[in-house]
Amino acid sequence: MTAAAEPIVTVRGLKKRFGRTEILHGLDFDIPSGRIYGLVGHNGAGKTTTLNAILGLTDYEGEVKVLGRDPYRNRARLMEDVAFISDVASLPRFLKVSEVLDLVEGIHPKFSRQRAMGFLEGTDVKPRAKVGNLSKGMIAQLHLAVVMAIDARLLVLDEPTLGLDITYRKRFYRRLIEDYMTENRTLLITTHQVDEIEFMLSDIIFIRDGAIVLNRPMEQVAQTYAQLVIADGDRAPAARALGPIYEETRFGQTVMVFEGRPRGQLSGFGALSTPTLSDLFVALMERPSGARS
Ligand SMILES: Nc1ncnc2c1ncn2[C@@H]1O[C@H](COP(=O)(O)OP(=O)(O)OP(=O)(O)O)[C@@H](O)[C@H]1O
Repeated sequence: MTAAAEPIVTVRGLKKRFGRTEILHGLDFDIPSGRIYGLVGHNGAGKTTTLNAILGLTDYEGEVKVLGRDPYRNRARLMEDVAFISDVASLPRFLKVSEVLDLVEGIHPKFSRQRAMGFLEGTDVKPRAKVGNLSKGMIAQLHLAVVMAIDARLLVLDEPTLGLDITYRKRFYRRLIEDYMTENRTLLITTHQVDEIEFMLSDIIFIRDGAIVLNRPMEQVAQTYAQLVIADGDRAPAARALGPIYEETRFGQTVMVFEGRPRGQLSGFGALSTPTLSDLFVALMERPSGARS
């Protein structure tokens, strides 16, 4: 493997305990450069703990490498190449916007004030405004502008749009894709609003109770999983005999999700499509544990 092809993040056997409780049970995954990974799971599944391990904010068992370094031991050095927004992160409320930019300029060698100002142009976030007087959506915009103005190789976003309305959320993600992502940058993002980020993901990881239940490029998701909507109830038993991994009734129709079943075998029963990530999430989360892909 050449140095250029090395993953940005490598995780092997990642375990985390809080006291006697094991929260992460040995995660393995890689994140190659230029990809946009979504990390999705229920409340308490272990997403933030995983991100914290990658960011060097918590100790752990197993091996984590970010840009070839152990994040816990090399956090300060790593932060030159890694940026993050987390749901608990907040900007100092007593500072003016321009003073926030001064602060970041003073501490981050790869921050471009000019770029940050460019991102804020056309928004309601004015340099003289106090952070404490901005709305939640405006603070998120400021936060995003600051982070996007850091020339980082890896950007980690933990529920970045929490509490924002739909317009701000959409704008947030559009900006990220249009103004930030290049093949030299890599994005790892968690959110519960998975359908809102589906369009931009290259890869998806589902985590359930501290274990990975799905880790696939998005194009493989479309190849592997199919959703069948059966309007004619008489056809359901024959379709059921093909072994759906999930079934529910929606508005009087039977909805089934299949894994690895050629679409040619299913098309005669009803309408076929690729499940949305939220439908797939429900299907895989309800599956008995042990039956993992
Ligand atoms: N500092 C801590 N001490 C003890 N337990 C913790 C600590 N931090 C997290 N946990 C526990 O670890 C588990 C995973 O938490 P984590 O925050 O990683 O989940 P999450 O998937 O990010 O959830 P959410 O979607 O609700 O943010 C939870 O059961 C949580 O209670």
